[in-house]
Order: sequence, then C-alpha cells, then structure tokens
Amino acid sequence: MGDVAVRTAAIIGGGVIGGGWAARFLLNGWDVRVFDPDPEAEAKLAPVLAQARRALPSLTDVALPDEGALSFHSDLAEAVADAGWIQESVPERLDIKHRTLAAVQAACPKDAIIGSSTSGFKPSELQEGAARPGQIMVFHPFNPVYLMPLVEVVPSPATDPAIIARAKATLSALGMFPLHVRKEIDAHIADRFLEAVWREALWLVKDGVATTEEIDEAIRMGFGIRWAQMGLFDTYRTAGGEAGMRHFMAQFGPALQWPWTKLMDVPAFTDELVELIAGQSDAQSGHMSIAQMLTARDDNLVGMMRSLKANDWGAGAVLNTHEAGLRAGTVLGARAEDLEDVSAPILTVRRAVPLDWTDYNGHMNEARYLQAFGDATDRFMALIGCDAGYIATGGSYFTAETHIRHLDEVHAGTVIEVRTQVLAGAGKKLHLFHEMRDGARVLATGEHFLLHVSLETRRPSEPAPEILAALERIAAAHAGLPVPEGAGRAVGQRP
Ligand SMILES: NC(=O)C1=CN([C@@H]2O[C@H](COP(=O)(O)OP(=O)(O)OC[C@H]3O[C@@H](n4cnc5c(N)ncnc54)[C@H](O)[C@@H]3O)[C@@H](O)[C@H]2O)C=CC1
Ligand SMILES: C[N+](C)(C)CC(=O)CC(=O)[O-]
Repeated sequence: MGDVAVRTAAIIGGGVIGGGWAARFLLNGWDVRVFDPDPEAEAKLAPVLAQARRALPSLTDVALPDEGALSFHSDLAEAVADAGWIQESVPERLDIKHRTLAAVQAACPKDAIIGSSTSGFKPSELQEGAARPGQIMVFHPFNPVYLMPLVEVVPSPATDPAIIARAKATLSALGMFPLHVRKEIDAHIADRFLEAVWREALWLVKDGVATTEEIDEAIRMGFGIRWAQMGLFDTYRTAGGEAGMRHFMAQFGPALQWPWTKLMDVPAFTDELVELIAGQSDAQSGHMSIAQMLTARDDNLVGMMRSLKANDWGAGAVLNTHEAGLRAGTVLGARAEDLEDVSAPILTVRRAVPLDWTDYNGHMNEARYLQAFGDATDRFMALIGCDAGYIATGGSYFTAETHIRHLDEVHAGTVIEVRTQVLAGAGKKLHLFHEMRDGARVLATGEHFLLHVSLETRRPSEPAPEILAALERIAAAHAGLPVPEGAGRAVGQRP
C-alpha cells in the first residue's frame, strides 16, 4: 500500500456500469485502471469509450480537461495499489461483492474512497466482514454513467463522515449530482421507484392491457418528459392549480383506496412472461441494433440536458456548475485585472463542437459560427467586467454589425478555440475581431462592432469607468498588433 494517487480511479468490473464509470473519470482527466477477469474486458470497454467521447464533450460550453491514461490490469492488487478512488461494479451478487471488497481492502490505501455501484444492497450488507467497514459505501450511478448526473451516495452508520464529504466533492467535480441517501434501505431511493414502475408495467403486459410499445409511448409522450424537468412532486404541485399540492391531494388522495395499482402483488416470473415481454420488445425495436439505440439515446439525452442547461434548471444546472469548475483558474474564468499580460489576442472560447451543432451537410452549421463568436463576445464582455452583475445595473453592449468568414469546415467533437483581438475600444465603441481555430487550421473569423447602451433608454451610453478602464487597457495593448488578415473585408471581395 503506497501513497494515494488522488486522481487515479480503479474500476473493478468493467461491464456496462464499470465501463461508464471508466469513461466518466477518464474524460474528466483522471487516470483509470481497470480490473476485470473477462479476457474480452478491453474489447468491451472500447465501444463504451467511443460513445462517451462522442457524447460527453457536447454537454458543456467549455472543453473538458485532457483525458487521463487508461490501463488494464490482470492483478486486482496492482490496479488498486495507490488509487484514490475504487469503484466496484461486479455482478449484483453479495458473495462476489464481499470477495471483491476484501481483495480491494487488502491492497488499497487506507484512505482511498471505496464505492460500490450496487443497485440494491445496503452499505451495511457490503461492510459485513470487511477489514475497514468505514471505508466502504454505495455510489449508485445511472446508465449511461458518463452522461447521467445522478449518483446515489449511500453511507451506513459505520461509514466515515469525512469520506462522505470528500466523495461528494469529487463526484460534483466530475459533473455528477451526488444525492445523499440519509437512511440506507434496499434498492436506495431511485431503484425503489424504478422497481415499482417496472412491476406495474409487467402486470400491464401480462394481463394483456398494453404492449411494451404502448407502455413506452405512455412514458415518452407524457409523464417521462415532465419528470425529466420537474420530478414527481413539483409536477403534481403544478397540477393542483393555484392551491397547489393541497388541492391535488384533495382531488386524487381518495384514489389510494381505489384499484389504481397492482403493486401489492407481483406477477410470477415465469418463462412465459419473459417470452411475452421479450417478444413484444423485439417487435417494437428489433429493427434497430443496440448500437443504433445507444447512439439515439445519447443524442437525445445530450439534447434534453442542454435545453435544461439553457434554463439553468435541474440536470442543466448541474452542468452549469460543472462548467464553472472547468473555467475556474483558467483565462476563461478570469477578470482582466487578473491577467498580467494582455498583449496577445485573448482566449475567449475553448469547447468541443456539440453533436447538435452539425447539419445536413455533416459539419458545423453556419449559424453556430455566429453562436461561438457571440459566446466569445459575451466572454470578452465578462472579462472587462460587463457581467451579469453589471448588466443588472442597466448597462450592456449591443452588437451593431457582424461580418463572418467561413474558411473551413469543422465536425462534432472537435475542440475549437476562439481568440479575440480588440481593434478599437474607446468610449461607447467596441470593435472586436475573433479568430476560430482547431489547432493549426483557421476555421473562421468574426468581426463585430458593438455599442455600449443603457438598458433603460435602449440608446448608446458611456460604460462605467471601471469597464472603460479595463477595455482601454486591452485596447492599448492590442494597438501594436498587426491588423488581422480579413479585418474590414467586404462581402464578396477578392482575396
Ligand atoms: N446495468 C445497469 O443498468 C446498472 C447496474 N448497476 C450495478 O452495477 C453493477 C454491475 O452491473 P453491470 O455493469 O450492469 O454488469 P455487467 O454484467 O455488465 O458487468 C459486470 C462485470 O464484472 C466483471 N466481473 C465478474 N466478476 C468479477 C470479479 N470478481 N472481479 C472483477 N470483475 C468481475 C464481469 O466480467 C463484467 O464485465 C451491479 O452491482 C449492478 O447492480 C448500477 C446501476 C445501473
Ligand atoms: C435495473 N437497475 C436496477 C439495474 C437499474 C439501476 O440500478 C439504475 C439505472 O440506471 O436504471
């Protein structure tokens, strides 16, 4: 047992869930060591990583850190030796989990965090017979782990509180939402819920009331969309009208006595039931490969979460917090006064091209070039102090003129950078030149003329002195730079 490598995760069991954890850690810059006795483990992980690399960078408007190093180990002790985080994702069998956790604790650092992905076992069950019970807890994730924010953090009374706090902070830094389950129960919170819905659905199919497809339509055309943004209780609160939950309960409370559920009973799990469900599922979706379904799933999840991000709501608010963490300590989160040297064009955007920015031509749509340049302008404004706080006081910039040159195509997943040069910045006037690159290639340039305005009169106005001072400092520093190629160019002009 050596020193702890804080940003090294050991993934024990690299199946559906272990693979998702591996991708989540790796794409957030952690080194990842995988132990799985299956000789196909490496081959199984490859498509999961490919899916994650395609989808996860699309979620945020700031690029993720560089990927960590991935290694596969045939010896569990070697994989966990100095790991700071150990995530057990072996099959849902208590005897296998006990054996695995014992082997982990025999070789891992005493202050490493050990989590189990178990869907249903209580942490106190996992801790039975453990060398250091306080080190073990449950981190129950949701599939696909690289995209879904929720992870149920379930300690037992024996779990060390210091580990809980450290674990929650780490999960947040990975862009996840750690939900602290205060009282351990079988199947935690979310799987209680999923199990109830699952059992009800089995009854509906078994009794011939609905097919698997009809049940899925009932979810995805209706309450599934509502739940994704507001959950259960807030949804029902809004359904109660102005009187909210009290009216809702007065109206639907009596249904508790009516035969509205079959949850007091479970259908017999027979071969016949399995055939009925699996046959209907084949008829419903057998025309798609699982890989096609996973791609559709990821695209839909990314699109939904990005919509929620725009509203800073629910899972989208978690993304915004993650993004603020990615900006912190970099030029993308700095104020002008924090930057000693502003003499070169300033990095204002560093992001991956998200999946939903590409169009029928298979490359980034023209409108997204303006979006990226608009984001660069917003970032420049924040840099000189024209941020949300300043705008709330009634001052801002409006764009009066824009000229974009589309110089090269770019595809989803590519990391693009925008650097911004101030061509003029004095009084009310702000003249910016943005250059977008993906490393060596210049992809586009954007030239923008803005005026500072009063949001009250909607007319041009002088910026606050501190904004002007920050702007003039950068403008003076950029005055000595060559005029960028393409600046002031008219549309259609020959090169
Ligand atoms: N599949 C799901 O939707 C979810 C599963 N979970 C939980 O995650 C855990 C893993 O489930 P899945 O990934 O779905 O299973 P899986 O069957 O896809 O993967 C299990 C992996 O563990 C490996 N394995 C078997 N014995 C091992 C051992 N002694 N040491 C190391 N690796 C071993 C297998 O080779 C396999 O790759 C379970 O506890 C499950 O309840 C949690 C959330 C969702
Ligand atoms: C079905 N399941 C119990 C394995 C589901 C989970 O544990 C969470 C999920 O991702 O649905």
